[in-house]
Amino acid sequence: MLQLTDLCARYPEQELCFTLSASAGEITALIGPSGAGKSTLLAMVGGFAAIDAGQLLHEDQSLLPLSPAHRPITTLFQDNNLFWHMSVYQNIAIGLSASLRVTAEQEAIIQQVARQVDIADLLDRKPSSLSGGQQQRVGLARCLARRQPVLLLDEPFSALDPALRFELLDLLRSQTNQLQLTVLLVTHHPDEAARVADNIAFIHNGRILEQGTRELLTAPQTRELKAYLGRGRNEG
Ligand SMILES: Nc1ncnc2c1ncn2[C@@H]1O[C@H](COP(=O)(O)OP(=O)(O)OP(=O)(O)O)[C@@H](O)[C@H]1O
Repeated sequence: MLQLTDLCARYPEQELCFTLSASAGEITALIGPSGAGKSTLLAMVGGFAAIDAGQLLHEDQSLLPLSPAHRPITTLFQDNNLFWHMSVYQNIAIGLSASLRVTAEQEAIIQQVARQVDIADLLDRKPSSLSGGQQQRVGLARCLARRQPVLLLDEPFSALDPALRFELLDLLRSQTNQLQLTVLLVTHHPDEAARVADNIAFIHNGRILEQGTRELLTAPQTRELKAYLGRGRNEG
């Protein structure tokens, strides 16, 4: 279980504070308007944003004293951080070993993950020769190979067309179940949340204003979520 309790970051313009629980095997989608604080929430969990107050626990251990590299977390961004001069294989291996020297066990993990995300026949290629969807598969493979229990995703598939987005989301869903990952997924697309999320948190002005199951999208309670979803006053 990943637990944020009044986890706050104070900036001159805005204070952001979040209380949220996420379980293994679950995808929690973070939705909300631009500037609401979705990416900052991920940065606070990942250790890339200073924390001013509150608690952050994973399996009852505080993550706050740990540097990003020592947290049980891996992050995938929209621009996947692939190295263009390296092969796909090396791009996955670098998630496990900065020197690219991998153990036999790590080698087996790389091969297994490559099969799972369907890039086993691309391992010798350079990312520049791959499609956007294939590149995001490589980024996801690198994250999965690290075998960290918490996966943070910041709009990872937004640049892809809808069919590809859904294909990769379905892959994320199956890997989340199989590896019992705890996933926080930032998305600008409520339809992505509707497709894969177990829980949805609607973030507004640095706070979680509503959270719940996918029903949140069909029966929004607050004026702000209704406005975000484009529901007119007469549509409920
Ligand atoms: N390093 C920082 N310095 C100052 N303010 C910051 C910093 N990081 C975040 N903020 C504040 O947090 C707010 C939320 O930003 P954030 O990028 O998390 O929003 P977002 O919901 O991810 O937006 P978008 O959907 O556009 O990516 C910003 O508007 C800003 O006020």
